[in-house]
Amino acid sequence: MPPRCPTPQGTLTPFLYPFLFSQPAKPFRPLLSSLRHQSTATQIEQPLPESHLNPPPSDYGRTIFSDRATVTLVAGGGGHGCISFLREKYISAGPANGGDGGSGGNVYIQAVRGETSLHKLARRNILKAGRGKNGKGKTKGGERGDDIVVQVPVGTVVREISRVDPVADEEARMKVEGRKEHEESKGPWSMGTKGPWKWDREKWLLYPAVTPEDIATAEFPKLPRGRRSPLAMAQVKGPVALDLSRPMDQPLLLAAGAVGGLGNPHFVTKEVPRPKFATKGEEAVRITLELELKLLADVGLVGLPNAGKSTLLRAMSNSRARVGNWEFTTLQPNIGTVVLDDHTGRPFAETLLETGERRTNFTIADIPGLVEDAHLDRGLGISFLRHVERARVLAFVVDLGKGDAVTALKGLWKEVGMYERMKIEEEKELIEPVVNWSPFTSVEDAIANRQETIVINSGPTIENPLAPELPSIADKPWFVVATKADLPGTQDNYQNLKEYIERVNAGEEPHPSGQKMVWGKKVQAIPISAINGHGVEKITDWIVGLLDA
Ligand SMILES: Nc1nc2c(ncn2[C@@H]2O[C@H](COP(=O)(O)OP(=O)(O)OP(=O)(O)O)[C@@H](O)[C@H]2O)c(=O)[nH]1
Ligand SMILES: [Mg+2]
Repeated sequence: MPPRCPTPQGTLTPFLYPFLFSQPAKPFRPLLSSLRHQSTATQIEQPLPESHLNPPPSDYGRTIFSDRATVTLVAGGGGHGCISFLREKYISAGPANGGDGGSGGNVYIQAVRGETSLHKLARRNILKAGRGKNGKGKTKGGERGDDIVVQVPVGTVVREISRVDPVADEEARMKVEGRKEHEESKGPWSMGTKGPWKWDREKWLLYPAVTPEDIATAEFPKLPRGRRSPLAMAQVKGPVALDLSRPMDQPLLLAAGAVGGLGNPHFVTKEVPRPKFATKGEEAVRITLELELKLLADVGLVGLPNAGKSTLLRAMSNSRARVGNWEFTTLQPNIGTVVLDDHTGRPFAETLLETGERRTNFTIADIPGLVEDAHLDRGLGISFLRHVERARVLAFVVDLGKGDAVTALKGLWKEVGMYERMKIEEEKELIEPVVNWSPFTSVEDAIANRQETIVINSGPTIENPLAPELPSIADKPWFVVATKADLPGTQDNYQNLKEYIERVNAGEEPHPSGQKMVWGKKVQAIPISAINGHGVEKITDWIVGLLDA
């Protein structure tokens, strides 16, 4: 479906530039009067009193936001097995009846819609699942430890930094020792691989009344090998690398709890009918993860500092983003939701969400302003560009009252393009080239095929991005919001911008990104006065058209 916005010639609206029209300016009438948005289109003449769009500091919402966190997740350790014997009237020394220890709690992760920031996780360095309870007498098993579900916002990327898996370490150690034993057993002085095995403080639990002499003389059975919970088969294979870009119905298992120790009935033999030992619970897996949030807003506002992005966000949504007449007012991204309603309770957007429902709203991300060379980590923009990178539509906000709008637009595209290039280079460094080589299996094969295949996977490029489902930034639908059109003397600036955009649309000028593979539809530059709420409905309508397309 084509965007619904009126044709470009209709955008030089009389309310913005009254002197361009012969008849006196009509009062502003919303273009889509049938639509009720959550925006408040105020009709205030200059000087502007305080309002939702020109707010006093008391009207600023407080944003607590963090888009990075490093957390260590520890699954629950297993409870210890129990050493116990049946005691009843007339049975003073009954058989072993110690229960097994309970298994530890599991650690899950789930991306949910309600969360918007990682600040809660950033504050907590370590999250532990509950330890399993120890086994009890009368063959009572210990209770399971409590699970934990780490809830993260949709759009979180999870990477593993380190992992300590005691069972895997134990297996590796036993493999080495087993090999040594095997080699020794082959020699002429071999003692064989049979016991007695010695007491290992780390592994065995002893009956309280056992004396050191008992330990010295006792024959322990061979230590059971490190055991894993069957659930460990279902956990995410390490190293963890997840891109949680959709809300999840079910949590995902990251680390299964360790299994509990074995109670003393497991060690009953003919020689040792009443074993006075049980095993301790296994140690749990510990994973350190780096979480990075890439907000998944539908629209990303990209603009220079003080261009009027936050005012536009306030005009379109219920956001209480901080607004001020100085640069870098916005220090943290703000997300606003624009509610779509046509007075009958039905959304007017045609798009279906991934859940199959019709779109009733869309979200806008307002990020700190970009300065020249932001991609070289100047200013604040670079760390926040990745939020815009995932937006479906980009709105370039240019201030008509400050310098040439075309130069500003080209500068913004340059920074966005440089950021993308830099990110691709970084990803390339992370991914080591993979060489797939299939050698000949036999002389006949070599004669028959005569060619070995060597494929070198050299990592992502601009044409071949890392995540193919995310289009390159220049491939996204975009448009220009020419704001502060109420300021005197801005009409020439807007006219230049409009002509430039028309030349880009006609293919007479190169795309401002400088790239060849770009979004092919017509671009529009829409003049607005966000502070007065003029033209804001047109922006909403245009965005809906782009989202529907
Ligand atoms: N005249 C006029 N002033 C505006 C308009 N929109 C915003 N302003 C003013 O421009 C200044 C900057 O607005 P902000 O919305 O804070 O700009 P920003 O782009 O979010 O700025 P940073 O967060 O610093 O990047 C404020 O003083 C606003 O009142 C407009 O349409 N017309
Ligand atoms: Mg701002």
